[in-house]
Amino acid sequence: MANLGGMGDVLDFDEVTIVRSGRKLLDKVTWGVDEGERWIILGPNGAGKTTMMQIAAAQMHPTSGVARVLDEQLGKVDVFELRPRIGIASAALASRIPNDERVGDVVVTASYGVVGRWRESYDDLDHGRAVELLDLMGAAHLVDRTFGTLSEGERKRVQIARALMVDPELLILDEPTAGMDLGGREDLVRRLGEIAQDVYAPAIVMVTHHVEEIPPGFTDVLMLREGSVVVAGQIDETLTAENLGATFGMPLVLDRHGDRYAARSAT
Ligand SMILES: Nc1ncnc2c1ncn2[C@@H]1O[C@H](COP(=O)(O)OP(=O)(O)OP(=O)(O)O)[C@@H](O)[C@H]1O
Repeated sequence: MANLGGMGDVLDFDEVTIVRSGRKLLDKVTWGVDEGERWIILGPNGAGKTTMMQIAAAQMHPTSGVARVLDEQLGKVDVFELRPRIGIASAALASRIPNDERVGDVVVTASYGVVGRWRESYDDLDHGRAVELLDLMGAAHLVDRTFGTLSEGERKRVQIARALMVDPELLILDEPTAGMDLGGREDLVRRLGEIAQDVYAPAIVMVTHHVEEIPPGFTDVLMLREGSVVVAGQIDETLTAENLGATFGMPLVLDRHGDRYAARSAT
């Protein structure tokens, strides 16, 4: 059920802790995402970013604390009903796509898990939509290729088209620009910026290591270090050299050029 006139919380983490092999991968993470927000998750290798996204995608339950996803509490909801409402692009999911699958089918099959859709003309409509989404990501020319023949950057674009195929209420992008050359990265950052600035787009959470990859139109940032939130809030106030330095454990200089950022060591 859509939440009409309610709080509209997309994600609501209350002291979420994940313990594996006696280690706290996440330690009392408290965080909220509302409709219309576009979040960046920044943090060094091993900080727990992907673990956070697995909870947000209803793929993992907290060891302790409460996680609500699209107004449903994990542990009390059928995750098989919840997952189709979430679009996710991640390296873990990409590795499960068969190499010999046609790109158009990679995108279209995302919708097969969605129940309750109008079945008539289902195939034609969905194939048309898949091509539109590939075009939105600059990958329409790849529609008849097999996934295994694509470059790293091309695979990322196809995965994002696939994540959008279910018309999700939450879009999760885990390092979407990793492995891309400069031109490819800039093109994808621009396209993600266009999605971020579309008022009809879902709430978005994007994980990255680099402030250079923050697309225009993103509203908020959460910085994570060793499983704990360093700081979270609106980008304009929160994305500072000081907060970045505390997150990455070194003095940093942060430059802003319009709606793009760049960081480097201060020493
Ligand atoms: N099942 C597990 N048992 C023990 N440790 C684990 C397990 N799964 C993940 N980890 C560890 O948890 C930490 C957080 O992992 P996670 O993948 O969430 O980090 P990340 O911030 O996404 O890192 P990266 O930027 O390198 O992708 C890492 O140190 C990882 O080795």
